[in-house]
Amino acid sequence: MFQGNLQLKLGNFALDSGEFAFESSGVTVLFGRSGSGKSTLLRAMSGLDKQSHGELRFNDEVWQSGKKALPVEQRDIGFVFQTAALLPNKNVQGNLDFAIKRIPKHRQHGPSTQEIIERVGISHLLNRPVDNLSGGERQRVAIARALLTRPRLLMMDEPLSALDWRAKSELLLLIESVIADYQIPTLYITHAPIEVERLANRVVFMADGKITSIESLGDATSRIDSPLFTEEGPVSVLHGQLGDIDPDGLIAFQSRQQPGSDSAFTFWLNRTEHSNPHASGAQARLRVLARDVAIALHRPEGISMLNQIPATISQIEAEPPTQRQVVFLALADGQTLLAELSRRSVQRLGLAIGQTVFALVKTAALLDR
Ligand SMILES: Nc1ncnc2c1ncn2[C@@H]1O[C@H](COP(=O)(O)OP(=O)(O)OP(=O)(O)O)[C@@H](O)[C@H]1O
Repeated sequence: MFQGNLQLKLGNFALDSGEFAFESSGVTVLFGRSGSGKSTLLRAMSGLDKQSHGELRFNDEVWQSGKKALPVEQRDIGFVFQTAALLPNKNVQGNLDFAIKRIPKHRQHGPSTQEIIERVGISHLLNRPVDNLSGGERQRVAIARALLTRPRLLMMDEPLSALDWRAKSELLLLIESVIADYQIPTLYITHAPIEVERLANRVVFMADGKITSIESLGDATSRIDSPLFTEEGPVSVLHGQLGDIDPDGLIAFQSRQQPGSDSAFTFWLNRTEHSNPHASGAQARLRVLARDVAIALHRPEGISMLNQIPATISQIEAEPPTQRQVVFLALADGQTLLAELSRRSVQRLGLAIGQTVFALVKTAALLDR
């Protein structure tokens, strides 16, 4: 658990977080416009900035009380920033050794150095001078260096923003799996909603140096004014698990099964060249744009669309300024799927809260694998 209330003044900018409390497990994303104070909050939480004051507790430890702060070295944090500050006159191994030498005794446990190097995919880079590494390779080294310090907590400040799309997508997969495998609580700053959808357990929204709200990812994508929505409009992120790839080349994405009961719904997805044939049983997230969801009052016949998911309307809201209607659909396992329709369609179908309908999903993309 993180709990506190932090202040930090940098030039003309004042961070004044307000009281906050959130679970530390999993990934907490700090999200807000440029200049809203995300990096400043992260610095204040890390102890990197001696000017911070206020209160901060991490689980049962006091990290900040008034001006008194636990030194950053005693907080056991692994840092990854936008660009990896590597020592230029050393090769990759030299950079890692530099970090390893500084690990305090009480942190010399957990995965071995060799395991981390392999896990992060840099075994072949160890003898390379750091100056000729690509941006993605540099970030891998930075991630390995952070993990080698056996952190209790990771702080990542826009670790992907300086990379091209291919490196971004590879690194996102790596970060996601490393955090899950090593179970390290992570504070993660990004501007990119897709990274939030993919990684976040919860989102801390910031504006003008303050925390404006702290929401689970599900809640953050279940309000039509969500700052996570871009010009694509509202998006739902559904959690589920993958089934086998069937002979027609379709992959099943199923709701999380409760012991002893059948899956509440199944989406059929097209297999792509990136689909992992061995992912059956893996947890996954599915991204569905509200504008790709249509509604039928009865299960349609003679229609090519495979994904016809029974659901109950829980809410209908007008999306300003377009007056498009966002229909909130409660799926059988309690998750929410959003559908964006014209006002005319909503009136023509006579849609109302509590009504049982079928969500027809044109396309949906797996976020995880
Ligand atoms: N050392 C500093 N001295 C003076 N002002 C600073 C300093 N560091 C940051 N600021 C200012 O504080 C404000 C908040 O910066 P911060 O980096 O925390 O925002 P951010 O939300 O992380 O933004 P971005 O997404 O662009 O990185 C900005 O206006 C910035 O110019």
